[in-house]
Amino acid sequence: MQPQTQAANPALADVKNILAVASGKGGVGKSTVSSNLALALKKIGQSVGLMDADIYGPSVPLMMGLGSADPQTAQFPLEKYGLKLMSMGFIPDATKGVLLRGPMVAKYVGAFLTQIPWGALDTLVIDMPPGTGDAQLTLCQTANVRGAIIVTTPQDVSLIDAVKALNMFRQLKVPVLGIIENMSYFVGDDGKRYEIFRHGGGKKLAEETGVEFLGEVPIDPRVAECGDAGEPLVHKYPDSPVAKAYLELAEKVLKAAAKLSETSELPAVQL
Ligand SMILES: Nc1ncnc2c1ncn2[C@@H]1O[C@H](COP(=O)(O)OP(=O)(O)OP(=O)(O)O)[C@@H](O)[C@H]1O
Repeated sequence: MQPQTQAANPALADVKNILAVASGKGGVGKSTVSSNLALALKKIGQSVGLMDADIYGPSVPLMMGLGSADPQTAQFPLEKYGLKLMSMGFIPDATKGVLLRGPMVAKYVGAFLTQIPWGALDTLVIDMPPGTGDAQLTLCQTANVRGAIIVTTPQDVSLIDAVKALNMFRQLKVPVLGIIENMSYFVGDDGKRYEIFRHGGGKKLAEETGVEFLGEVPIDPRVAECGDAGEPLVHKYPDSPVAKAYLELAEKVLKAAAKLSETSELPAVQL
């Protein structure tokens, strides 16, 4: 299958930038980063959509405080906090107790990209499923992804999988805009910085792989609290240090996207 141009796909014809947020490893905060980054981009003036491509384990409905919608009456994409949103979790009973084969997952991802009227958007953030498989391939073949953002935590176990994700995008000729290190450190009540999961892994990985280090997001219990309560931290606590970190990330991501780094030309890396 040849990659479609956005113009050839009416659903994405007016979407300027598609950014894929990926991790390789599950549980590093990819969906949290996708949601808060989308809100931070909105805060700095962009019109933004967020597509949850995690068909098996959609997180966006919980994080955005939305349940399933009646497909007969609902207008997809749904809207909340000024974002356009689509997720498998909005479709009633779609994944409950169902074993989905790879081609079905790819079919849903393809449908989200070609049948959901996204309208005019500056940026569509795609929360990629963990791993490197069918869904990721379909996504990069169906949409012109402007760039990928890799989320990692500082530990080796996460960094190794981040390299796999990075290599996958390079093989698919999708430029990697940069690496975000999530859960980098924790600031205690004593004001001291505690590096719970080691120090500087994301930055070192960025240096070794020749991609930009976009920044770090600290651990803050309110991140998880807000995610579970359906109101992401950037919306609920806009003046918090974590929200400020996301605003800086959003600016950097836009600059990197505008610069269109040449990283897709680099060879795959071995670590
Ligand atoms: N910076 C942070 N500080 C505190 N908690 C965080 C932070 N980032 C993420 N979390 C929490 O970590 C958990 C995992 O995050 P999330 O679901 O976003 O990960 P994920 O990589 O998308 O996982 P999966 O791929 O399995 O869906 C969530 O409970 C989330 O609230």
